[in-house]
Amino acid sequence: MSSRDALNAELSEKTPFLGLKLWVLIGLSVGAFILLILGILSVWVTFRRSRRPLDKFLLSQIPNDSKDIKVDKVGVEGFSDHPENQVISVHDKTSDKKSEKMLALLGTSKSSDPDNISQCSSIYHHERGFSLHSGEEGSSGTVRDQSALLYGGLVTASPLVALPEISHLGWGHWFTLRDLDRATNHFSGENVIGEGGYGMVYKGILINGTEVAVKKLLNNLGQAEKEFRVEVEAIGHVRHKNLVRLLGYCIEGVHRMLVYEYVNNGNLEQWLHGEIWQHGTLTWEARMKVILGTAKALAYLHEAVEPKVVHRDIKSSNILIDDEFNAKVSDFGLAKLLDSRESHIATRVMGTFGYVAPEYANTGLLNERSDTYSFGVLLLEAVTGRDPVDYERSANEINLVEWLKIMVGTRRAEDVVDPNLKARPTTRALRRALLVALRCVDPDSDQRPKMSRVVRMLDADDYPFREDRRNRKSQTASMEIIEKHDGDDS
Ligand SMILES: Nc1ncnc2c1ncn2[C@@H]1O[C@H](COP(=O)(O)OP(=O)(O)OP(=O)(O)O)[C@@H](O)[C@H]1O
Repeated sequence: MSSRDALNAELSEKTPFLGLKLWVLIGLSVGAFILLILGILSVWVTFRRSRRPLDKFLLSQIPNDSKDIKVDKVGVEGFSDHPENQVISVHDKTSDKKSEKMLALLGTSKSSDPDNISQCSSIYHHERGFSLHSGEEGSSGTVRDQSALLYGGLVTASPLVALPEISHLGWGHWFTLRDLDRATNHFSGENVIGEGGYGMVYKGILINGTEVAVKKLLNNLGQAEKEFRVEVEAIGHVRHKNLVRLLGYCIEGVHRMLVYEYVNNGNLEQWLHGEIWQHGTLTWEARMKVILGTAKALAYLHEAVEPKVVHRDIKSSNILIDDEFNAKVSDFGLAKLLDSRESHIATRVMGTFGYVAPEYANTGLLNERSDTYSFGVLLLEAVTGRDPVDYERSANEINLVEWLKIMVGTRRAEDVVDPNLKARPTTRALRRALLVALRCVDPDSDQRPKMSRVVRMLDADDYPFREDRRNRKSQTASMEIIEKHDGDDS
């Protein structure tokens, strides 16, 4: 008998186990083993899925090459740390002259003579008849129960619900309507944070407990749909600590929604002019922290991302504030993406009355320097506590920028500070802020500083005094001035 026959005979022998043949028993054992392994694998996969937190998933959807890494590389975020950034130098001769004149009026230069006032008025005065029209009316955005949300905790949190379906589209998180309906307690009135030009904003709580702001477009037609796409394209891929973070969106049927990180301390407009004001005045330091953060966000959008992003609607209600008084620039609905050297001629001027740059309002010419102008107005608003346009004031005080130029031109810079501030800024800090603001609102857009330069100017303790020193003929004379101003400050 061959060995194969012997093996066959052995396998065909009946075993004591249910009288099954040996080969049947071996086959059954192998099958059971495979089934066992598959069972263990599927239990493990299910367990892993149910444990994966939502925010981890969200993060995993954000591309690894996110642009804020780029920011650090170009140093926009790290200005203050870099030794080079401690040195303020003005390369542009025209700017030198302008700065010199402004400094003289702001009282940092001893060389100022009475003529400077007339010289400067040509710098500061816009074209006559500059009309501040806007193609779109800026809606002020009524804020309901914001203070209750912030201080009283009156709005009950939506109940936590089952995990939302995880559906995504390349970038960010694609929330389903059901996710957001649940998160906002069925878009209840109690969850309304405010209302902007293109829809309601609701507070919501995601399944993992993350607080979010859900912007619900009024409809998906025309401008609203366009703004939705622009906002997703403009900030979907950018990340910066001073930009409100877009976590995802919802496109379902006619519904269009944007889901942002929730910023819990109101916006700059509310702090300066609105309800939150009653809970205390924003200190000078807090105002400058918010302003500096805003400048950093703009420097990032203009200089660190490609294509650059022109926000087009910088105003106090779009500067959200967190509980550490960090600025979070929001509302990119009007943003424009431009290639680095590109300007754009707009057929319709969009923006908000009082903040729009003159060349953009008059000719539709748009580039990042239009944002710089709006930023200058924002800075003046923070210093003075005044609205950019206030019809309740006397004729020459209606327009904030014009009034400020008159005040500085007549050496009354100290009188422009918000009277509600309990602790006034030092003379040095005030002059720095005013000088930066006036340079930003220069009617000639080419003369406005880049936002990265604005950041450096605001961040440098010795600005504008270093610049002043550069303009002194004698080092000794400048030291006298610095000592004098240091004395003023103390
Ligand atoms: N991420 C957010 N976290 C907290 N509050 C927010 C958030 N986004 C917007 N808000 C608030 O919702 C309200 C409406 O904001 P929205 O940006 O839609 O309009 P707006 O800036 O007031 O007006 P407009 O749309 O005309 O520019 C504002 O009070 C704003 O502070």
